[in-house]
Amino acid sequence: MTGDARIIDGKATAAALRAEIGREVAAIKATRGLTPGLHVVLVGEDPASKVYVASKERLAVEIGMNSVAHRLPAETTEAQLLAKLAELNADDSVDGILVQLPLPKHIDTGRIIDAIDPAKDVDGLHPINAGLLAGGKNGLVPCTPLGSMLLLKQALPSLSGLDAVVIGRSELVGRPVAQLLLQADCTVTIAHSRTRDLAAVVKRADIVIAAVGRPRMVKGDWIKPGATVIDVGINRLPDGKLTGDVDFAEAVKVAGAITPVPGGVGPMTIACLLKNTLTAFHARRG
Ligand SMILES: NC(=O)C1=CN([C@@H]2O[C@H](COP(=O)(O)OP(=O)(O)OC[C@H]3O[C@@H](n4cnc5c(N)ncnc54)[C@H](OP(=O)(O)O)[C@@H]3O)[C@@H](O)[C@H]2O)C=CC1
Ligand SMILES: Nc1nc(=O)c2c([nH]1)NC[C@@H]1CN(c3ccc(C(=O)N[C@@H](CCC(=O)O)C(=O)O)cc3)C=[N+]21
Repeated sequence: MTGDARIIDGKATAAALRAEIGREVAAIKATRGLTPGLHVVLVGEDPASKVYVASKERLAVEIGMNSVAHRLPAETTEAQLLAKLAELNADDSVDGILVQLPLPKHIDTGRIIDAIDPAKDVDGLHPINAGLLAGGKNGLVPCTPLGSMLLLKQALPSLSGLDAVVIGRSELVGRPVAQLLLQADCTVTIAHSRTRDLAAVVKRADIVIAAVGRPRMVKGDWIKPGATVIDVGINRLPDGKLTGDVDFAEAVKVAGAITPVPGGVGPMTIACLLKNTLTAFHARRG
C-alpha cells in the first residue's frame, strides 16, 4: 500500500443520515400528526456531559423531533431518578430515553439502566437489548457501535470473512461492536488490557476498531497495510484538542481507510441516537 489512506468522513455521513431521518419525521407529522420524542436525562454538572446533551438536544430539534433534556441536580437520589424514569416510561409521547453516563457515584448505574423500558432504550444498554444483540436478534443497538458499522460498511462493502480486531470490551462500545462484526461474518478478536502483545494481534487485522480511551495508543506500525481503521476514542489533551485512540498521523500512511477524530465516529453516534429514536417510535407506535 502506498500513499495516504482514504479518510472516512463521519461528519458528512452523519449530516446525510440526519437529513434522511428529518424527512421521515416530517412525513410522520404530515400523515399522522405525531412527533417522535427523545428525552435525555442528565444528573449533575459534568462539563463534557453538558456539552454532549446540548448537542443531542440541538440536533434532535433540527430534524423536527420533540427533544427534552431533564437536568437534575448532582445530589439527586437513586430513588428520585428511578421515579423520573417511571414517569418517562409511562408517557406514551416519549419514544426514546437516554440517561447520560457517567452518573454520580452514589447512584448504581446498572439499577438505573435496568429501569428503562427496553422499548425506549435508545442507548441499547438494557440487558434485554444487549441479550438480543448477543443472540444475533437486534433490538435497539447501541449508537456508537451502530455508527461505527455504518462508517465501516462505507469503506468496505463486504465484510464477510475479514479479520476484525476490537480493542476494548466495554458494555457501551467494545462488546456490542464485536457482536455486530460477528453478525457481518467477520472473524472477531476482542482485545483488552490483559491482551498479550497487542501490537501483533492488531497487525493481523483487516479491520481495527479502537475503543480504549488512551490517546494515540495504536501506532502506525501496528497496522496491516491497507487495513480499515475505525477510531472510536475521544480523548481531550491538556491543550484542549481532541484526539483518538489511534496515532492518526502515523496510521494514515499505512491504512487503506481511516476515521478522523474529531469528525469520525462522534457525529455518527448522535445521528444513530436519532435513528434509534425513530426505530423505537415505529416499534411502539407503528
Ligand atoms: N465516539 C463516540 O461517540 C464515543 C466515544 N467513546 C470513547 O471511546 C473510548 C472507549 O470508551 P469506553 O468503551 O466507554 O471505555 P471503557 O473505559 O469503558 O473501556 C475501555 C476498554 O479498553 C481496554 N483497555 C484499557 N487500556 C488498555 C490497554 N492499554 N490495552 C488494551 N486495552 C486497554 C479496557 O480493558 P479492561 O476491560 O481489561 O479494563 C476496556 O475494555 C473512550 O475514548 C471514550 O471517550 C465512548 C463512547 C462514545
Ligand atoms: N448514555 C450515554 N450514551 C452515550 O452515547 C454517551 C454517554 N452516555 N456518555 C458520553 C459518551 C461520549 N459520547 C459522544 C458523543 C458524540 C461525540 C461527538 O459528536 N464528538 C465530536 C466532537 C465534539 C467536540 O468537539 O467536543 C467529534 O468526534 O467530531 C463524542 C462523544 C457519547 N456518549
